[in-house]
Amino acid sequence: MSRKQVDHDYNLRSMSNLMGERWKKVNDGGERSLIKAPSSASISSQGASSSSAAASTAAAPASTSSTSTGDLERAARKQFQQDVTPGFVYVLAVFSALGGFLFGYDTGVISGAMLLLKRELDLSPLWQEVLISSTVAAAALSALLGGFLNGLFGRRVCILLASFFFTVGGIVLSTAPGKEVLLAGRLVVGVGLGIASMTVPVYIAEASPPHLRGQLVTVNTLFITGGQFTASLIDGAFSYLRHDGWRYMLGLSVLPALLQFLGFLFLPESPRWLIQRGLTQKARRVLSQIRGNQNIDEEYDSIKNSIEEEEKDSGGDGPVIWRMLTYPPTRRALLVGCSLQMFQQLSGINTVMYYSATILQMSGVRDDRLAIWLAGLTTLTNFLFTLLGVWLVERVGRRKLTLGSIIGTCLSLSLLAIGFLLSAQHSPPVTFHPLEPSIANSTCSKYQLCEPCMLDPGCGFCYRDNGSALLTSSSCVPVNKASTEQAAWGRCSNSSQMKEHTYWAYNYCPTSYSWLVLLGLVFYLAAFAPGMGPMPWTINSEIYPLWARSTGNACAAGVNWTFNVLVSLTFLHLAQYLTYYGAFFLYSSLALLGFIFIYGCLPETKARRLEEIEALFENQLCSCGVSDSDEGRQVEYIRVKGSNYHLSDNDASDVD
Ligand SMILES: O[C@H]1[C@H](O)[C@@H](O)[C@H](O)[C@@H](O)[C@H]1O
Repeated sequence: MSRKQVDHDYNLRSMSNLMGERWKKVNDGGERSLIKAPSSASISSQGASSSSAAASTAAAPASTSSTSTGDLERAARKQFQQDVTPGFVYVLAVFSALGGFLFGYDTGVISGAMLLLKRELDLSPLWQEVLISSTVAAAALSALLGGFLNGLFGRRVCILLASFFFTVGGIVLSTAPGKEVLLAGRLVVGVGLGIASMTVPVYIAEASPPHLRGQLVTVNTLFITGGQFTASLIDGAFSYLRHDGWRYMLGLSVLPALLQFLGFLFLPESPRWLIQRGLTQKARRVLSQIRGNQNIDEEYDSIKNSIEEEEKDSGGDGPVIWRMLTYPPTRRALLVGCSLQMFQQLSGINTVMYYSATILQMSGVRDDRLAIWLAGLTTLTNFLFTLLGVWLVERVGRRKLTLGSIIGTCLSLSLLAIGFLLSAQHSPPVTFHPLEPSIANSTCSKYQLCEPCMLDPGCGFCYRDNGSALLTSSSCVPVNKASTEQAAWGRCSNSSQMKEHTYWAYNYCPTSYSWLVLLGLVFYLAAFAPGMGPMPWTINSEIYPLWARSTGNACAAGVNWTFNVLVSLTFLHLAQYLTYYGAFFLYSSLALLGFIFIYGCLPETKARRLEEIEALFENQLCSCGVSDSDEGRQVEYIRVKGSNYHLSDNDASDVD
């Protein structure tokens, strides 16, 4: 078994068995070993931070003089803090996470750009849909291709390639003379997105020390949501520039893309990939560069041994995906990884984000521009709660965070659904039936309530509101095919010249239950963003053995993008057939299904070495719910004889 083998290469120290504090001094070349069990305080606050880990060395036994102990403690703590987290790993994580930023920016900016584009280029609804979904579809395909490229050329080349695509795509988009070139630009950006989305988490996970891995990979999702927030600000700012504003919106992504490209010309390849390719000297050099001044022998040997073991275990020849599917631990890991990504998208995040402007309009925000700015608040909330996830991931672990998040998501989706249900039940009636012009022959006039009227994509609700109650003259009229912002004819047909207190509602109904929907939206983001947003990416970056890592992440990212496009494309149809509350109840049930799956099938990977994690999938799938006790395992790294040592609670044999 690879894990057992690897454990020989590390000095595993028991934490639970070590009741007292131990202090070991080895006069071996003048270097010291500091070994002790962490105090309960350090366990609870550990959060894998280097400072708390160092603090666990803080108490010396009575036999040691307090002065020398204090000096040693201080020296150990200082060295520990420097050694455990060399700054270079942060530089590397931030430059990689620019890929996440571009992911968020390029997927987020298009909605604002589209408002201007459709007017300027006279885009039909079909073209609008094609321009929006082409990027996501291209990302789904290129994420799968990215697995192959990653294995062949390495993580660094793939990130360079992705930022190259982002740069070229951004230039093409900002200079596009027409919709065909725009489509080409969106496809190029999509290819970059797919490759970046699967490579960046893998690269960060492979370069990070285990106690920081979760946090640093989660930073990538923080950058995704940061990109989405920035995009909404840029959309808001440039929406005032009616002519060519979209060129700036789409083109600005070139800056972070170039920055990442230039940065990665100087950043190193993943040491794990180098070792796998037999480039051992280079791997050593890179590993010691990333680990600062630490001795990397132990870690290097551990990775090397486990790669050899994994290769033996992995069940022979054939394409990687075949080997993954025929080898039970990787098959289970793949199922868990892909399902997590699927449930992330089935929880409706992108629908909620996309729909937030409408939700805000339901709440009485009728000014388009204001709605755009307020939608920025949604992306900001998503960003801020992802930050909470970065803070929590090493404290509560992946499993609890994901479980808590998905159950909150499920409840808030129900709240949203109830809000929509009450709005539908108290839907304002159609009280005014204007005479249709002779050329028009619409079905809109048959609706008696706002609810069925707004669910019909061809109709909208034109009403008068004096601010306190709906006035009587509310009608259901056809929408203008060229712009959903106005009716085809009648009082609401000229958005700029509409009479005071006359409003056009497309896609929503004015309701007094909007506060409930708004509450559901905020609750949803607060629940989703810290866990279900980042954890699928973080967990996927760590659950596969090295030989299967790029393929596993490629499949999972492909599943994410595929469900992203499926959920976004089907939402309006779903709303038409099931109504809004039906659609949100459906998402809520899917989230509940996700909770059951995660409860049963997701093991805790916190603080385990990547090489150890394969063993978590050796048991039959979906037995995790019964082995929750395993979650309490704490792992701590202490510098001993200039090396990394691994403290674990299940091996006390080599303490002295
Ligand atoms: O993890 C991210 C994040 O939660 C984003 O907000 C969302 O738009 C993406 O689809 C998702 O993959």
